Amino acid sequence: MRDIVRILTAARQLWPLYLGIVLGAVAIAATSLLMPFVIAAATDIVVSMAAGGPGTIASLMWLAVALLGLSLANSLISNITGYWGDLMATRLRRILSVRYFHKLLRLPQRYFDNELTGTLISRLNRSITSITDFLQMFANNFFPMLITLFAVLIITAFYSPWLAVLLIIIYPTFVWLTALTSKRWQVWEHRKNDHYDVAGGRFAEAIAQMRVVKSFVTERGEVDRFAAHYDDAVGLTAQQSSFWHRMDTARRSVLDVVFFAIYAILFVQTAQGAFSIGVMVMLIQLVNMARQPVASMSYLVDTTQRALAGSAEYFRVMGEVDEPNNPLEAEHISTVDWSDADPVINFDHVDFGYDDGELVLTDINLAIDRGEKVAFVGESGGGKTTLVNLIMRLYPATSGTVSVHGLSVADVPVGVLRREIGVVFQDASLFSGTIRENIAYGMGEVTDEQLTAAATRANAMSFISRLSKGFDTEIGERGVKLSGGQKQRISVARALLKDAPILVLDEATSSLDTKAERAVQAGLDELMEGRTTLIIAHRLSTISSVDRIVTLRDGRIDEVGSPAELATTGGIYAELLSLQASTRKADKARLARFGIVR
Ligand SMILES: Nc1ncnc2c1ncn2[C@@H]1O[C@H](COP(=O)(O)OP(=O)(O)OP(=O)(O)O)[C@@H](O)[C@H]1O
Repeated sequence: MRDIVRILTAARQLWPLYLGIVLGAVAIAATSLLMPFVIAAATDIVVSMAAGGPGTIASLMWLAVALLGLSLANSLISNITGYWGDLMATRLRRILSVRYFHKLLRLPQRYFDNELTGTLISRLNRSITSITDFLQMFANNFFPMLITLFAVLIITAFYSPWLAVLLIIIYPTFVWLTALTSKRWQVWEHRKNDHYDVAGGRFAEAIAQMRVVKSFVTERGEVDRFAAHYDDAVGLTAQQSSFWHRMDTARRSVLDVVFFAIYAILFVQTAQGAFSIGVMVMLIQLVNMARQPVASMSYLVDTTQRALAGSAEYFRVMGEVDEPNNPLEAEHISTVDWSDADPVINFDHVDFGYDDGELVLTDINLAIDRGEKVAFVGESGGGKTTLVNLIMRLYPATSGTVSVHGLSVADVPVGVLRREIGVVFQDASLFSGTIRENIAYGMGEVTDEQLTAAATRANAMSFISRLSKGFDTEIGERGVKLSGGQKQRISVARALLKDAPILVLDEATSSLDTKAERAVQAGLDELMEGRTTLIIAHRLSTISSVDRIVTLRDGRIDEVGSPAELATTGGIYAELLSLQASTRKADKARLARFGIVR
């Protein structure tokens, strides 16, 4: 329950709605409670008139009008409160969803390595839906019922303390019995949710990689795997629900016995003259009003349990540790005291391993000066990408220091650091939307002149100008409507517009044919002009003109030198050069191990 209170306090700006709903609930309860009194008065008049006693039709009509007035007021207030309840729930949904997204954007890359996108989405939806459903139910039904119940107890106690005692005993007993069953219910619920999360995660992955699914003809496997999770959830639900409903039948039977005693007391005491018929009718109505919440208790407990499970999940994500100095937290810091001196990038005795596991990089020492173009060559999985990840501080070094412009990357807000670095990823990594939006991604307002200039320099203008909608062409999810080379040129234009002094190229041309490669390479040459550039090499031809090549072996720097120097040392680069011309299968395989294409 603490988590629900935390959620309500977290969304404390909604207090006018909370207050309105509480006041509405009091008014709904008051109008409901007055009705049995009016009916009691009318019953007594009718009974009296039937026996030839005092009473007039006019007074009965006035009581009927009073009932009409109370009903109309009740409907009106219920609907106004219902409207506030809906408003509260959607505004709460907005607050919780935005905070969740805000939180995810603040988390380190590490977190996302261990979670599936679909799982994150499924968890967000479930936890927030369960919380808002609960509060909506609480506002619209449960809260007015709670107030009614409380008033019924007081009124009943006034007429018959025994009835009130019985009513008072029922509720805590019922809630206690329900809570006992709820523990086991929760265990099943968590197991079910795990299945939904895994299924949701895979669902999103399969949809995002539909081409792979289609090309490997794995549709049947994917749908079967998806269905299997839902089958498991159905199996778990069968056990969970059967247990719950067996317990509920037992609980309700106990309740029926208690209500049997209540009705018996009422009938007998009325017959013995303790109450008038009117009061008996009133008390029956009040007792029935008190019974209603118990009847819907299963639903209430069910919704509450889901909300508790949902809010626990929500706060588990909210409790994850943020990436230090992340852009959303350190937005106010837009610049730091960068040094103009060389080196621009420096690795000083850097070790790094993912997940506290084996070191991927060991004792890396490397200084890169302004304007230098440095290519990294090494076996696939040898740590080239990891090296540039450390510069962008996507991961913290295990030991040693990585510095950019003279400052340790650990001390610079990551947003400021990453603005200094332009990246062209191996897969172009575009978003759905227009070409314009993609080139201007992260740049705010961009004029057509700036767009055209960037696209022209990236060698992308030739194909953009042929499109009927030009920059406003929609490119589909991750740019599926463009060719590989076109996507790369858009991503080069995006990096050009960002105009960062340091550039990382996860050699983008590796998957392209020669013509497309040439088109992209022309853009890349423009992009590299005047920038300190790190190239994760996949083609020997493109790195023959760099200033230095760094080769990696077993997570350590093996050699550093100009292409001409390394061509003669007999090291990795020299070996790869010699293999390049070979047509032997073994040599081709060796090149592939280094991620080199020809
Ligand atoms: N996010 C991660 N979590 C755990 N291990 C990782 C992660 N990313 C990479 N690794 C591991 O770190 C090692 C280095 O990977 P890295 O991606 O840096 O290699 P690379 O040289 O860039 O390879 P390639 O040329 O094939 O892209 C590999 O053994 C890889 O399995």
